[in-house]
Amino acid sequence: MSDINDLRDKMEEVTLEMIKLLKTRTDIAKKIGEVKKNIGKVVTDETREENLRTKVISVCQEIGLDEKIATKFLNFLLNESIKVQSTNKQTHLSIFLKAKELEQQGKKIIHMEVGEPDFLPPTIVKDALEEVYDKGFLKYGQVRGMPIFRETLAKYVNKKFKTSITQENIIVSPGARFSIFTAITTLLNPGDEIIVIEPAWPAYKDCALNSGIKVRTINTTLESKWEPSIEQIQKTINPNTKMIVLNYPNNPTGKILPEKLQDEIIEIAKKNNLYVLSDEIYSEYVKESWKSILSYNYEKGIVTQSFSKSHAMTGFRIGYAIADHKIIEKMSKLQALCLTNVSEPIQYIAMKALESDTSNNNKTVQNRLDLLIQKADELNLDIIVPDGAMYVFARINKDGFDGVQFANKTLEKGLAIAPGEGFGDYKNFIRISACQDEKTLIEGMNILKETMSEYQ
Ligand SMILES: O=C(O)C(=O)C[C@]1(C(=O)O)C=C[C@@H](O)C=C1
Repeated sequence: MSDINDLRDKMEEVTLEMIKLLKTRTDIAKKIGEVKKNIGKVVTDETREENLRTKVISVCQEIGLDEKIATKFLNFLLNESIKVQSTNKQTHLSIFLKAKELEQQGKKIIHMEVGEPDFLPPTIVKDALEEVYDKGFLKYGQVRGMPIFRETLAKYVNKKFKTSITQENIIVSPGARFSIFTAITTLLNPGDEIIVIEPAWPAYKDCALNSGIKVRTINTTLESKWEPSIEQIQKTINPNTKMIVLNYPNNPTGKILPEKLQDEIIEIAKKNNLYVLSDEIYSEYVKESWKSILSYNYEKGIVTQSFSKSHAMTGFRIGYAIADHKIIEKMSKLQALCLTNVSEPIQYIAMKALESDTSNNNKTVQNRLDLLIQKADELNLDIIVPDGAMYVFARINKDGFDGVQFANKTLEKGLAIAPGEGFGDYKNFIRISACQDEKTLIEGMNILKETMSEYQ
């Protein structure tokens, strides 16, 4: 008995020592965070992390500790640092919220920061809004979505992508974002790693961080046409890696990967038994060909879709995920916990929206992108011509340029744009969205030009 008490005393001592060390480490992280802010450095430093990881593994070998556990523990520590350093991050969303506040005060703002189509949902949606009451889709329902809606979605997807999915492969969610959240949170465990190719929509990282999952960032550049190299991906994978996120057509770059590269990435994922979370919400907005991850028929693939962009139904908050039924099962458990089910009337309306022809939306956005490309060229901005989506991700070649500062300056002049920093280590970039009519876009680009002239 006294043996166990002695051991427990020692255990307690070690635990409390570790807690004190955690406090010391977090305080240092805060200080490093301040320095980074002052010198304009982004929070995550992959090289530094790799350095630490190598040292941790080497110590494990010396002392005989399981490397996998030690690196998971390191991931926990790194995430704690990232959390304390990540306060006040300025993204397209924070600019959008500021813009909304200015509008409340009566200021006119041109919204080129957000990916919200200015056109209306299909007119069939209006009729559906009226008829849903009598149709009786008004009650609590199945967590994964109404069977009739999932059945319709399965048919829609099968026709579009030549797949053979059933309603068992679908979960309806309040926007694609929620499916991304449930997929990351239920399929991965704290300490696991997820690969995110940047520039990227910030929610992938934020969802992972929120669930104690370590994000491994792969940085791509305009010079490499926003393509990750196979070597970069292979170098990042270790026994803790569980998922890779793909998002093509990409937000913010509009990039679609060359088919061969995409095939190779899927091969690597299969070899390493990784989940592939493919956010395909811009699939309706493509210039030429594009290959869905569904076409690989990979049992660890999860595709997220939404009505926000395809049907201009942002305010309805409705999307869905397609995956193996076992994955859907896991996601639905968390969904049940969080929200019972997605509003039945909204599901009915979305189901009706599927009957409409929305191909004109793509033409509209592509024409606007052509205009933005031409304007970007006139202003000497560096861009890669987007293959799809609804944005131009542009580098502004001015001394001391800072996208956050710039976005705040244009906002004062009535133009909201998204700073590149929200999408990763891209301080000298901005994202310009093509979600306004051509006259408004020209007006916006004129404000951009005027603000640029204030720089050397
Ligand atoms: O060295 C840094 O730059 C830190 O912010 C510290 C730290 C860490 O916790 O060790 C945190 C995040 C970085 O990605 C790398 C390392």
